[in-house]
Amino acid sequence: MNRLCIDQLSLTYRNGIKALNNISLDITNGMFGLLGPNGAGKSSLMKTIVGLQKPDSGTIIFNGVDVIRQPAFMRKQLGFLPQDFGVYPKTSAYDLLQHLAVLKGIDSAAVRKAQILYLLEKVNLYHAKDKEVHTFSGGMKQRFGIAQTLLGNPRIVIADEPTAGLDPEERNRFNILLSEISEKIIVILSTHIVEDVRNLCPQMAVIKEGALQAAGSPAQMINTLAGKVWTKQIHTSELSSYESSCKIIGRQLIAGAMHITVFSGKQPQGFHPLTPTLEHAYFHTLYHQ
Ligand SMILES: Nc1ncnc2c1ncn2[C@@H]1O[C@H](COP(=O)(O)OP(=O)(O)OP(=O)(O)O)[C@@H](O)[C@H]1O
Repeated sequence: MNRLCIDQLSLTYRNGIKALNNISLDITNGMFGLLGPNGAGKSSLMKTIVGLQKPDSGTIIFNGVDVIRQPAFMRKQLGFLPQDFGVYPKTSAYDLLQHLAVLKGIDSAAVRKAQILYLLEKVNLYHAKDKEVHTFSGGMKQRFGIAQTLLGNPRIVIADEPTAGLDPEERNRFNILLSEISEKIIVILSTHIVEDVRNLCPQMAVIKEGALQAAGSPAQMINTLAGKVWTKQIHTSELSSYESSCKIIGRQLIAGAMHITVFSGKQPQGFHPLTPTLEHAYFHTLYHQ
């Protein structure tokens, strides 16, 4: 079992922005979802975990080793999956993986070849191994990203909004793959997509303005709202009045009609009960706690 213990981590940028404020998390094998709005500090947390920047204070212990003091230990065990790899060289998928495997320190040519072919098969790109990566579709590029991330058998994979821009089918295929690899390693998924966290992550955290707002399983987060979520169809002109009098945790247009969802200990006049979702719990955590 791999274990990442983050304790009281704080990070302030030179411009004075406190991007991380006393974050503590304990993460083991499986998918861990990190949810937060733009600017919450998700990328700052990831970059600090992977050793790209040093925190002001706090510790990050991975499998018993202080990785702030020994960043090389983390780098050897890490696979990083960014949102977008940018521009690809005009190289075939196989040759690019070959090059990246050398950079990752896989010295034996036989081991490299076996691993690359295995990974291409796993991400369903074996048929396209001789094609240049820049000609791939968005989904193929992301699956290629997973293959490169898994070179060298990492024990922790950090994925930063990996499904941005994928169509639902590719997103689903990609998520299944991520979920599969998380059986034996830690996969931290940073995302805005609440549904992906609900479907994929046994454990999750919500951060806002650099601080931890909530952590636990999606089911635990949803349970805190049981019996306290209500909905009503309103006229859009009434929205601002409800905004000032209620804790709104959802708004949705259904066939052109506005429906609001609110958090309340008691049933408000004219509202119907609604089964809470993770999205409700997320918005409640962000705006009403
Ligand atoms: N290099 C930097 N120098 C100064 N401030 C920064 C730097 N990087 C990020 N910030 C600020 O730190 C805060 C957290 O940013 P961060 O990129 O970690 O958030 P995020 O949750 O990843 O956002 P997004 O979802 O938009 O990527 C923001 O206020 C941001 O403007």
